Amino acid sequence: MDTLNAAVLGPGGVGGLLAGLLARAGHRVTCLAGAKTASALRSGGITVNSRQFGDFATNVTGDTELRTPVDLCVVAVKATAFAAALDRVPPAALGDGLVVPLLNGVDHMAALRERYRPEQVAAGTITVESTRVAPGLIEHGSPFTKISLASATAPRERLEAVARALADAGAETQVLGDEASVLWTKMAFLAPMALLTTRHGLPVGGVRTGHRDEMLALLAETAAVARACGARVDAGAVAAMYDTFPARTKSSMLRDAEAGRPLELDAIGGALLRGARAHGIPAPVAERLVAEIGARAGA
Ligand SMILES: NC(=O)C1=CN([C@@H]2O[C@H](COP(=O)(O)OP(=O)(O)OC[C@H]3O[C@@H](n4cnc5c(N)ncnc54)[C@H](OP(=O)(O)O)[C@@H]3O)[C@@H](O)[C@H]2O)C=CC1
Ligand SMILES: CC(C)(CO)C(=O)C(=O)O
Repeated sequence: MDTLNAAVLGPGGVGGLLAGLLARAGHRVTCLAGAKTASALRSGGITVNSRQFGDFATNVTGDTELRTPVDLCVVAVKATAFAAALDRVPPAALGDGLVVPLLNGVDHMAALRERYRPEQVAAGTITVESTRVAPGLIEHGSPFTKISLASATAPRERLEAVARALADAGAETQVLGDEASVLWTKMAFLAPMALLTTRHGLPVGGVRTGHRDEMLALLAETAAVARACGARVDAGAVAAMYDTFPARTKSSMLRDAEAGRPLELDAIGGALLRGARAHGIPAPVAERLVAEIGARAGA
């Protein structure tokens, strides 16, 4: 396996875990973040405490901006910071690097293809629970790390090379043929988990036992929207996925709500409702939850 020159924009729960895994596997990793985080990573590297991989520490480079071309640029900022964060990756500095966003939601794809050449942009999703405790300190709580990649515009062999590197580093990675399916399959189970855990202030275990009827009704809506948007999902399979998460798993939206940070409500719930409206699919449970969470968050 060739050594990759990789950048990770947003070395938080997701980005920090991947930066740590790639660096541990011998790849050169530059983490792009604000000045304080970049400096902490330059001096202290990344420490990962992981239920799946054990505990390990790695050295990475930290910077506030990409300055030289890379093979791969993982984008792992929150949707709420996405537009500002992209300033740290000027198209000219990126060179021919493949851009792989792992944000939840779907709307970021168009923005990436406007800023970078479409043939260097892929869609990606990650299923994992990982939290940034402090700059460079990552708590990885799920016993799995699963990535799916697809691209309507980038050559498949580039995605396969990146998938091999990620898989060798420890993240189970698959390349699929259909970008809409990758993004909307994740949306089908993520949106209910994010909306229900945040609305009820409960981890996934509390939602799947205490709010099961509401969960199943919402899953039926999101699966219908996801299917209309191009994913091949069924609500029963998505419900079964919920049981694979440890009961104490919190969605990243719930963690943001608990910490008083801005929510990815528009990128997740908003995108879901836009998809429902575009295809004429009723989504009353999703409508209500988005409104209730928005009212609480003052959105
Ligand atoms: N956490 C999880 O388990 C999962 C998250 N996701 C999705 O992944 C994406 C990332 O989430 P997550 O890792 O939880 O987010 P975090 O909040 O943990 O990390 C975000 C990172 O982005 C950095 N950042 C913020 N603003 C900027 C900026 N302007 N320029 C550069 N870096 C910036 C932060 O740096 P700083 O240290 O400076 O604040 C932080 O390191 C989201 O879309 C989320 O929905 C998907 C699956 C699971
Ligand atoms: C639900 C989960 C943990 C699954 O990956 C997620 O994507 C998130 O909370 O952002």
